Amino acid sequence: MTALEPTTYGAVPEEAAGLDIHDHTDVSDYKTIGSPFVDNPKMSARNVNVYYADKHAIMDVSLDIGENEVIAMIGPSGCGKSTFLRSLNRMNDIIPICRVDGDIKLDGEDIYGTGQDTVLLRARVGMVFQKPNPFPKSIYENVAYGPKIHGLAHNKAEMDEIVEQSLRRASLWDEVKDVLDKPGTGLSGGQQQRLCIARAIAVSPEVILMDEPCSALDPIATARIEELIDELKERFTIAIVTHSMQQAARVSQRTAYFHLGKLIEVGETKQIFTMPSHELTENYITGRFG
Ligand SMILES: Nc1ncnc2c1ncn2[C@@H]1O[C@H](COP(=O)(O)OP(=O)(O)OP(=O)(O)O)[C@@H](O)[C@H]1O
Repeated sequence: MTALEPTTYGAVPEEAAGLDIHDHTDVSDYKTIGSPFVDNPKMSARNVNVYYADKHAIMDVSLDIGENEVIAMIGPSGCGKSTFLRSLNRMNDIIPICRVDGDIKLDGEDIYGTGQDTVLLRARVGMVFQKPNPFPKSIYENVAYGPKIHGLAHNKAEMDEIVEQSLRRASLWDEVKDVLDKPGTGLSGGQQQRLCIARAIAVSPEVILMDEPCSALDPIATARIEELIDELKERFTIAIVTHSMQQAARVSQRTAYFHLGKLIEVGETKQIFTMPSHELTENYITGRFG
């Protein structure tokens, strides 16, 4: 996203708090504080560096994402949250100037290894974007699209079942069950985002990456998505980038604080928001900076 798009609460937190968003602190030698590693990693990143041409956007980040946890990634605009998130399902591959170094594993398997099928990878590690982006197709087709290309249904009845289950899990079924043939783009913003979540769920992902999924939504639609995230974590592993510290506190079990491309601190969400160990984390969550 661009650096200064509004958040859920209508303001960019760094700006609203009067922070210097053009911070030039040299963090290159900083070591991550806290617990980047867990006993049951679903994904594990080790010494990940990401470059856009000469720009070093992610610096030597190591972080586990635990099975069935919700991990929030927070930090000032431009600190690399989205870049790191996109490296977890190789979405950065589609940016020609982007290069990713280091190891990223899903269930112990190198996702950047030779022979990895990125289409299959992105089905296993799905993504929900900041702006709801339904296809210009019917609600049914939006959800059925992924299962169709991955051959997950053998007949119409099986596809109907996948579509219904996905829409139910995305907490949208009751609102759309009678208008499945209507365009997905005709739904409200919050409904469209739940449709995009249903679309991600339909291919039975193991991990769902969410890049500021509520920033284009009003507070009521945001609350629905947050409730949904809480339900989804029973079944899926979720990594969410958010500009809203309230949202991170509400939905996640662990929080990772990024600053200028470095993972500065990671730990239990409660600890990060009540007793951060690093000065930079404290300055960010208290609205001060540098
Ligand atoms: N496609 C790109 N080409 C060149 N540089 C990029 C690209 N995408 C991101 N960057 C740069 O990489 C750095 C990290 O950007 P990124 O979008 O990952 O940060 P972010 O923390 O997600 O920011 P925001 O909260 O504003 O979305 C920034 O300096 C940004 O300008």
